[in-house]
Amino acid sequence: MDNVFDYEDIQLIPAKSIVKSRSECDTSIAFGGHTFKLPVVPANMQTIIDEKIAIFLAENGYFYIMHRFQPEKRTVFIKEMKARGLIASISVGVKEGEYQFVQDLADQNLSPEFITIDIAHGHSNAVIDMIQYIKKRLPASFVIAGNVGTPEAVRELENAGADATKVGIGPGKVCITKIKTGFGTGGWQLAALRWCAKAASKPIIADGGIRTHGDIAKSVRFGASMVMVGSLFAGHEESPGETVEKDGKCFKEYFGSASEFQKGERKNVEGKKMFVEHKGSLKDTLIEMEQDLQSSISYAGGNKLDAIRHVDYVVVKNSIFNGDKVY
Ligand SMILES: NC(=O)C1=CN([C@@H]2O[C@H](COP(=O)(O)OP(=O)(O)OC[C@H]3O[C@@H](n4cnc5c(N)ncnc54)[C@H](OP(=O)(O)O)[C@@H]3O)[C@@H](O)[C@H]2O)C=CC1
Ligand SMILES: Nc1nc2c(ncn2[C@@H]2O[C@H](COP(=O)(O)O)[C@@H](O)[C@H]2O)c(=O)[nH]1
Repeated sequence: MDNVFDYEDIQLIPAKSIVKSRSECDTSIAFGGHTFKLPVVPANMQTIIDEKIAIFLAENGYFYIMHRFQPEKRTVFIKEMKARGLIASISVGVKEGEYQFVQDLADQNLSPEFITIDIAHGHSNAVIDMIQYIKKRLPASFVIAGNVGTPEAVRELENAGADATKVGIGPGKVCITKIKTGFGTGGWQLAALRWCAKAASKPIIADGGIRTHGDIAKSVRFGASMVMVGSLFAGHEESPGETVEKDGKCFKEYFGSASEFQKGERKNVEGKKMFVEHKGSLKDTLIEMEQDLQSSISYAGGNKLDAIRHVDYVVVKNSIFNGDKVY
């Protein structure tokens, strides 16, 4: 694998605009048999999404994936979403109890529209077995499997029956996998996405490393159908967790799903905790994201998201703006 690069190393090249206003540009995406307003999904992490946010997102046409860290609440959650006529989208792991959970859903004829298998190292027989188990018992559910970082992994999970794969090992803001293990796509996530997308025959979710709204457009350019975003969604009024005040400023916690704060113990820790400055309402961020993506589409010379997929780009190593802060 040569020519590696990451989000801050790439700039997309503008093409002649065909719209009179950016508001004409359509950011929607068809994914898993449904159409969503944005090709963006908040990370399935406990400090990013809860039931209330899931309902808000589903009611307003956004994709969501509920996390798996309160397993006992999942069946009630699915029932509640279905009772409201909303999409049910949950996560599972691969440990013993998860098989019984899937069987219980099948026994109750309770099929979530989306099931995400959420594991650090998704290129494994554990994930392949779970894909096959779900597909047999809940064939109507759209199965997302991850996380992976190679074309071989994408192909293997697709062949096992996954309907989409999630790419990104270690590029996350609260991720310490690279430091702790020496492995992953941290630092070259965008190149890894391109590598994987070329091998994929089904949709790909780019997961981790998104630091600006422009990175969403870059992910789409390099093959993502959907982009999973953690830190940019952390710290909102609606975000789960306490608001803490420090030196007159408000912050919210954002911790990794493999951190000791999530696990409750210091074993196989691959995540950390940080405090994110309070950002206002999630609704406003989603609107800004949509406007920025509309602008991206207009720079791509089109009026639909697909226009971005074909634009030229340049590699600008060590670019002036280096990624972490917009303001
Ligand atoms: N995207 C990313 O870069 C990463 C994301 N995470 C997130 O953290 C959460 C916890 O993940 P995870 O630890 O997988 O979940 P679990 O704790 O549920 O572990 C899943 C299973 O996979 C095994 N396992 C875990 N890591 C490996 C590995 N490297 N090789 C082989 N087997 C492994 C575990 O066994 P055992 O524990 O005994 O090894 C366990 O049986 C998830 O939400 C995940 O998405 C975590 C790290 C990286
Ligand atoms: N290596 C780890 N990765 C983690 C952990 N918890 C979550 N994640 C991944 O990060 C992304 C979000 O990335 P961001 O850059 O948008 O903040 C998330 O979707 C997971 O894939 C963890 O503890 N360790």
